[in-house]
Amino acid sequence: MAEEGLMLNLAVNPPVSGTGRTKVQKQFRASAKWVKSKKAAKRKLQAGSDEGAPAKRGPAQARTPPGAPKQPQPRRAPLSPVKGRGGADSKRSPQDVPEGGGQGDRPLVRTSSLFRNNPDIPAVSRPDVAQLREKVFTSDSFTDLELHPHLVSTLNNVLNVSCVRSVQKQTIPLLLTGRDVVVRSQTGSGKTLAYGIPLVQSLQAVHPKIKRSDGPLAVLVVPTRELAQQSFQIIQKLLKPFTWIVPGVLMGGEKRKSEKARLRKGINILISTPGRLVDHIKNTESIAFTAVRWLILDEADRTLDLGFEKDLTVILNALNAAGAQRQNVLLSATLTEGEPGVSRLAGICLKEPVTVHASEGAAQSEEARELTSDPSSTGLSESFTVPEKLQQHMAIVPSKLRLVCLAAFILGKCKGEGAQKMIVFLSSCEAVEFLQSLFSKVLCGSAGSQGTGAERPLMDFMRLHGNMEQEERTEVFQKFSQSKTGILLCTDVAARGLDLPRVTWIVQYTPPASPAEYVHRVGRTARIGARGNSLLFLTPSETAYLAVLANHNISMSEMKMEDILANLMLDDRFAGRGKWDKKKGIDIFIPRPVDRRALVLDQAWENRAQASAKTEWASGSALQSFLRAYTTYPAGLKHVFHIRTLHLGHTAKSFGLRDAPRGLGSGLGAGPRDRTRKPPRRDPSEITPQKLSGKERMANLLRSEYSSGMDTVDPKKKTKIHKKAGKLRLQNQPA
Ligand SMILES: Nc1ncnc2c1ncn2[C@@H]1O[C@H](COP(=O)(O)OP(=O)(O)OP(=O)(O)O)[C@@H](O)[C@H]1O
Repeated sequence: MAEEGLMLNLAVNPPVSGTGRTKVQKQFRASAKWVKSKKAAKRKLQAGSDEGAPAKRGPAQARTPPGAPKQPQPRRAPLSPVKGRGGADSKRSPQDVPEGGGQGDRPLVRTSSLFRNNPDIPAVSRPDVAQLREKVFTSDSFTDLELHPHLVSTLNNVLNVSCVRSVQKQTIPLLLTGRDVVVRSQTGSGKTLAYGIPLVQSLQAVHPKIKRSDGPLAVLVVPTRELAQQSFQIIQKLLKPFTWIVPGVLMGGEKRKSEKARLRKGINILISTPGRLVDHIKNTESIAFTAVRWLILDEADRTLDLGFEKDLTVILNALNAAGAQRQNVLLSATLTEGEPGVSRLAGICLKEPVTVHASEGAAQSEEARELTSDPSSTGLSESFTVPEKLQQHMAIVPSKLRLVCLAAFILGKCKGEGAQKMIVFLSSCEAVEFLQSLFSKVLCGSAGSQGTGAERPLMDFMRLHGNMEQEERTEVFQKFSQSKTGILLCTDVAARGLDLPRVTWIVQYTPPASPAEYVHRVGRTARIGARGNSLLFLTPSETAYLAVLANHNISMSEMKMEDILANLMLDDRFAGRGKWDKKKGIDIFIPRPVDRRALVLDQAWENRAQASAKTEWASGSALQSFLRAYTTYPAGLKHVFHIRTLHLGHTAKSFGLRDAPRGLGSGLGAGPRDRTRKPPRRDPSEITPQKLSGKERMANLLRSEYSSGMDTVDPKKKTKIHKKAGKLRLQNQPA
């Protein structure tokens, strides 16, 4: 790529006719007081008249007669990115530029360094990894399992399932014998019914019949509100013929008072998020666990994770104090023996557990394994299984180009391949808010678009994260779940357990904090034998993550950045207009049309970010929360994701900011090219509420994402916007 092509002059000003140029020059030559005329030209330029428009630096201008007063040079784009804010057009609204590149608008000359000074993209070869496979289907019928006939007909007619899945075939008989079971099988393989069917079968058989006033006989703990709702709906369906058994859900965001009332009336199968259950254990007198016979921890490794471990201890203590004999079930696609929480819990609360591990080639093969020697040993390997029909991809993209690449990818899929149902994972609530607003405005051209309806692809950007009001969260979850198309931008709140039908693509714009989370995120597609695709974005300095994933038997093919960017050619709204060389038929500054389109989009981000104080704050806040989340990668991944390897300026660009806001970088460490500098004086903890370790910061982040919703402080009030002298200040605000 020619360097001049990289030095963009995004000339979207209308072409100046020959006569116009001559007129301008004559005007200047005729004037003895050229300074005056310079001012006049400037005024005209600002007024946007053709006459006063900046002429191209043509030969006529270069040939200034000797002795003549120096002619005013037309306004020209500087060759380096404009530092700071407040250019002539910096406050233009986002719709002024992107669609159609702003042709016909007042003159606009911009520069961009999008393609300059990026790190080289390393060549990576696909690791030679034997992907584990898991048998999902069987031809067995539910009638073979000696279930209540009404339960079988409910499965067939209400849930529309007739054949038993492999994990169900192994788990249901074990649970019906009263054993404690640890279940690990791949995402979307049917684990919910694997515990739901034996639970309902055993409770409907209790004599005398269960009454509401008996209180909870089963407690099901799941990590997120959406999963709690989903599990509740499935249990509710299974209970259709057994109306005397009452299920109930407790989760953050609901009214505590009404939950208390429901608890008082009686709930027999209690489904809850850990935080909310703990709140009720502490504050609701009517909650009693004396009758509990089942404890089910779905997504057990997450429930045992940092943010929830204390909550789970409170729950276990409350259940143990009640003293009832209990059957315990742990389930997840990524339970491993290496997970400290899992083996601790297995040691404390499981009695002679049996492990169901469905991976072919895994140590336990397909058969359930009885664990007699060491009760804390679950025999679960570190190798993960992903669905067979999942096509996994990764793209190595330098920080500066990430945002434009994500947009190009989405445009390519939605415009080039038709309707898509896509989930994009991001690392913070603020980033979700920022991208949803930016993409809805710029890519959908929802306001002031110059594109025709036909040009606009069908794209509906939705958002889901832990800082949203519960009502809206539920609405979005249901809308996305039922829709055939749409793009859900979300945090890891949607990574686990959610059964969202027909998802075609999973995009991990920010890499997950562990290989296990990778498995759960990609597991939102290719469920129960369907096809699906995933794309993981990495920067050149993060490619070591591929080896980490390979250690867990995960490998993927590369999608080249150029191929992703090429998708921009599908959308003429971002064609822009450069400085055209008629003879050569090329743009003299940006020979490659795709680069010009990337730059038009990049410009649109910047304009959007600078459109108002609110959008500027939103971009800065998204950047800040991204950086904060970056510091929370666990110690074992610091060689891949370390805040010091991030180039702040480049990262800022991926949030539509021309420069990193002041005060942001000093505490975060220098970029790779700044290593020669002295270490920063300020402590990294300056960007966090207190001096916290990475582990604690991660716990905070998780807690905020999965909060019980019973916090006394209004989450909106937690976010204070301090704007002083136009500078962004760091906030003590949870991600
Ligand atoms: N026997 C069955 N026959 C047909 N479909 C089934 C059967 N069992 C479950 N399913 C369907 O498979 C899908 C995935 O099931 P489920 O959500 O329980 O998976 P999971 O293993 O819990 O996944 P994750 O690990 O992501 O939580 C659901 O839509 C469910 O209705």
